[in-house]
Amino acid sequence: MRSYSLIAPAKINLYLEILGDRPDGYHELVMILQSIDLADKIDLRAISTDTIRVHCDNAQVPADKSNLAYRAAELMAKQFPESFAQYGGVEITIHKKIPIAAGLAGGSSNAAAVLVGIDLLWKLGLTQSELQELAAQIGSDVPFCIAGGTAIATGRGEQLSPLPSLDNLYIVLGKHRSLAVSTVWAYSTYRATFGHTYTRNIQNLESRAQAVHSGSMVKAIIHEDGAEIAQKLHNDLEKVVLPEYPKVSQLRQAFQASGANGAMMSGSGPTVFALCTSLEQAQQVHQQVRQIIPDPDLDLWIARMCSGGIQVS
Ligand SMILES: C[C@@](CO)(OP(=O)(O)O)[C@H](O)COP(=O)(O)OP(=O)(O)OC[C@H]1O[C@@H](n2ccc(N)nc2=O)[C@H](O)[C@@H]1O
Ligand SMILES: Nc1ncnc2c1ncn2[C@@H]1O[C@H](COP(=O)(O)OP(=O)(O)O)[C@@H](O)[C@H]1O
Repeated sequence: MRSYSLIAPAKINLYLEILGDRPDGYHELVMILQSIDLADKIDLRAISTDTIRVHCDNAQVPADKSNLAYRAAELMAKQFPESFAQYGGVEITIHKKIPIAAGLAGGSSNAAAVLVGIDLLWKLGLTQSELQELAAQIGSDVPFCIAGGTAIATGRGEQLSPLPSLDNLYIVLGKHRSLAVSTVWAYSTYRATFGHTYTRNIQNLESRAQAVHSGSMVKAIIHEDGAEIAQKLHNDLEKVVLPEYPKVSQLRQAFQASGANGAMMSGSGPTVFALCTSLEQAQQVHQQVRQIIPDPDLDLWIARMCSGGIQVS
């Protein structure tokens, strides 16, 4: 085959706890990540020149070397120079559905799709863990995007253990089109403001242990108890993003007032999601939030949790 189309799903964070600083400058995390069926489509085509080309139907997405999809192709070319020479270059076309800089790992998922797609194009036969090792060189969330589903992530987010899948739950996502939050800003502001409370700071170990609950979230997931999962949603980055972005805070309140089981910001934001145990409930929440915030700048989507990562379409 000279071309492949891949589905690259977004993720939400059901749980994000910042434990401390790492020697590499990143933060040590405990996260629970969940794929959702809001997805980009990535077309990959082998081309005869030894170049990497990126196109995207959204002009806000960079089409140069800073695109994470480009970086994924470049990494594969560097890692497998003989295959690059044999099969030639690659043209990547991104059909964007996932909002950008939204805390939904759109760029990471695109990069994961390119790794999976080039593995197929060049007939490399890499295992999932080999693909995930390459993925970790591109970004902390990229290894998760390869496998998808429901997983607990530790380290800087790249150490993964799968959890039972949660494909019967619905979410309503909301994002103001004019807002974007930089992940670098969110983590550095968190460090500057809350660095003294890190678990690794022994003084606060006891109070912190009482406050966090990743174990009870895992239990709720194992029981597939949507109402319980909603109670255990947690994201430390809310502490810096919500005060800085009042619209995100208002949206979170609107979701909570609309009959959802729970609401939380995803990743570094500004997307907020509401957890619902049925499609009907999600439709009601969608309608009510639209009434509470009639702002045309606010985009709302209904999505379903899904059990897989990158799929060949
Ligand atoms: C916050 C989260 C939650 O899932 O996702 P997004 O909101 O970006 O989707 C992730 O931790 C983001 O993952 P990802 O976007 O892949 O991060 P990377 O490219 O590896 O890192 C971007 C920047 O975030 C900070 N960073 C990231 C991960 C981590 N464990 N500690 C950090 O301090 C660093 O400043 C780093 O330079
Ligand atoms: N393929 C891509 N899709 C979206 N954004 C990308 C991509 N490649 C690089 N970027 C850049 O990465 C930044 C973060 O985008 P994204 O991955 O959508 O958000 P987040 O890290 O919040 O999940 C954007 O500001 C954008 O400039």
